[in-house]
Amino acid sequence: MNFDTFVLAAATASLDDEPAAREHADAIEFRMDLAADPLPQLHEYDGELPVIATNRAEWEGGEASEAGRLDALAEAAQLSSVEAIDVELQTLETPEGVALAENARAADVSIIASVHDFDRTPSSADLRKLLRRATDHGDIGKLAVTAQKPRDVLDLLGATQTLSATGSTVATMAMGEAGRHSRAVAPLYGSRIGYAPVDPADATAPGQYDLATLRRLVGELGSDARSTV
Ligand SMILES: O=C1C[C@@](O)(C(=O)O)C[C@@H](O)[C@@H]1O
Repeated sequence: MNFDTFVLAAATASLDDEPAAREHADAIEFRMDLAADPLPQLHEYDGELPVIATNRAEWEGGEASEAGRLDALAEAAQLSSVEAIDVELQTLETPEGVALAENARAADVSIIASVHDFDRTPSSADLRKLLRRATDHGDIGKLAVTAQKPRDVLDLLGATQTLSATGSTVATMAMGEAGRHSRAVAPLYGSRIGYAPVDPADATAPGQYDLATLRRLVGELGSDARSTV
């Protein structure tokens, strides 16, 4: 998967959502850690949208325990429908994470190196450092933080703009109510992935818009490749 232009991912625990996501999404983010029978679902998948496979660790806000977590992601990366895998930066800084990324890349699968902070927004300097570390390990570096106040969103957008202006490929979003609007505007500052559930009841993070709404907002603001075609 290439992140030269903005990718809107429909985040879901069920690949049965794919037909409903097709109209608005560019990809499906399959949250293996939230899914029942994730590998059988992936093997049976015959949808049109490419899949980003995520198997989020418990220690990074997901539900996957460590046993078999990376093996499942490695198996997912061998499937032709899977075009990217999402791996926590902390994992990518271990030998197991390095091996997983190497094998995935050999199968032409992109690496999203991700960092989450479910409590707060780090300082501007730390946001930039985290994004740089993530882009060192991934084809795209992703940073999802929690905004408690408007200033937090400005800091995140500033880091996004700084990194993307120097040629780094990044994706950023501020979680929580105060950060919600960041999901619509971050693409204007260079963020290349947005996440949204098909149905708002199935949100995979605090403050997400539903898919149709995020597609419309990003399109209306003009940072969406789809709005120019
Ligand atoms: O890392 C992310 C970003 C996210 O947490 C969000 O805030 O939209 C949603 C997750 O499903 C995805 O893996």
